[in-house]
Amino acid sequence: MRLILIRHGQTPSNLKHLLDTAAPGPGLTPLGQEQAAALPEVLAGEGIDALYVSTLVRTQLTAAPLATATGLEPRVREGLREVVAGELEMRGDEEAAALYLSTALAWAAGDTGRRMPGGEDGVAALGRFDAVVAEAAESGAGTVAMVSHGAMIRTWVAARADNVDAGYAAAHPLANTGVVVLDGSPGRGWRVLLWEGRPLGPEGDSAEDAGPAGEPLPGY
Ligand SMILES: O=C(O)[C@H](O)COP(=O)(O)O
Repeated sequence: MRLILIRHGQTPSNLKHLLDTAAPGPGLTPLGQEQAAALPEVLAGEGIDALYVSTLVRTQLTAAPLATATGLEPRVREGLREVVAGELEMRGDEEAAALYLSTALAWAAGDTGRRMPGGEDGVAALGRFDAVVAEAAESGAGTVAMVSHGAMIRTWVAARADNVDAGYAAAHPLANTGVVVLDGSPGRGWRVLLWEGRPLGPEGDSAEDAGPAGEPLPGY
């Protein structure tokens, strides 16, 4: 199955750098609406068979133009929602953001028992996303698009894809309407083909091996 994971368009809370993960959550900014409107063209060649969104309004608004263009009815699934911030909810400081992301990425590195303060642990978070992916795979769809959230996509991909680890996900943010394309299945496992348009090549060609010109330049 080809699995296309899309982060939702920009929200007012994104602009304020808030950890806003509760339902139903905010809508989209004018830029977010433009980002959503651009998705059908960006994904025009994909031949999408099924479209899934989370229970948070921002993913549903983001998917709406794609649903119209493809004629697909978005399937709303709780399992695709953002990593629940718990006690960090609506905080906008760097300490909270670092704790939030480092906890989620620790799950990807194998520490799934770690719990977000006042929130879920990695077993629950990865498990609920796994369940939606499994449902999509069992449906027999060849190409599936899921509109989800930044931390959830980065964490699940780093946990489940053979060629992306927590370090890669930490170094590679996912912009609003950023897309990660994977190939695989729940049984065989997953490989990332594209991370925001950047190819992650065949077996052994990890992003870390792409030479200095392909690496992030901290502080630049
Ligand atoms: O951390 C954030 O930017 C948001 O509060 C939650 O992530 P999302 O914008 O991808 O849903």
